Amino acid sequence: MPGTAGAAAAGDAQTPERSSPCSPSYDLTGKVMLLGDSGVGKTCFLIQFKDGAFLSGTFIATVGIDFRNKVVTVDGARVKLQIWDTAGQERFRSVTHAYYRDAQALLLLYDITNRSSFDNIRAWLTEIHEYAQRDVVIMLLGNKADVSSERVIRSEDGETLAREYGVPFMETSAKTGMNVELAFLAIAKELKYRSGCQGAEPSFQIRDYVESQKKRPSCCSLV
Ligand SMILES: Nc1nc2c(ncn2[C@@H]2O[C@H](COP(=O)(O)OP(=O)(O)OP(=O)(O)O)[C@@H](O)[C@H]2O)c(=O)[nH]1
Repeated sequence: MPGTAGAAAAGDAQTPERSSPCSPSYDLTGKVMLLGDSGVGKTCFLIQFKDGAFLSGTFIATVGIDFRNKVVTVDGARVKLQIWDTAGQERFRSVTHAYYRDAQALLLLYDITNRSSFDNIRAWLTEIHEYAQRDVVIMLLGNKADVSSERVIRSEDGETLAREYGVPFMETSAKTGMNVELAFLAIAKELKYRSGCQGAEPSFQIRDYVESQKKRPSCCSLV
């Protein structure tokens, strides 16, 4: 989905708000950024979450940055996620760096069929540590898990890298929707826990939550 360099483009036709925990119209708002190499599926991941649809066909690289809002309900609280879809192409990095510091959570994607997108994750994490808030929530996602015939990165390799950096990990598919909702719900739960808003679980651990939900049969709804 093409956006506009340095500006909030299509989005929801409104100016994104600064995050303010426990605001009146929502119990909580949080800013989430999608990061990763060009072509790993960030835009498709966001569209799948927002609209339940998959954009197939010609790949149109994002220009600059774009955003969408979606409200999710976790543990009885409405959490408004303001989700920023960044351009993976190198030439837009200086634009996207400016947005890192306001993000509460980062979803960092690689493509399980593309080795360089996985190899570049360390460089992405270095950038994150340079530009983002120190306590930003990070989740590593191995996308395009539906294309098993072209897999070049084993799931264990993703697990190992995530463990090294102490971040939750799962494989996802923006095409089938596998684990897409789970990724955002886990982030929403973590943001709620951190906000101290009423009703948050007293000792929520995002890595434990992701591991427990990954093991659940796909028939059963997320909790
Ligand atoms: N099979 C499959 N294809 C996917 C998946 N996610 C994305 N794609 C395809 O991968 C290509 C790139 O997807 P995008 O979502 O545009 O990638 P991006 O990361 O936003 O790319 P940039 O905007 O350049 O940063 C498109 O042709 C998509 O149809 C997935 O989970 N499975």
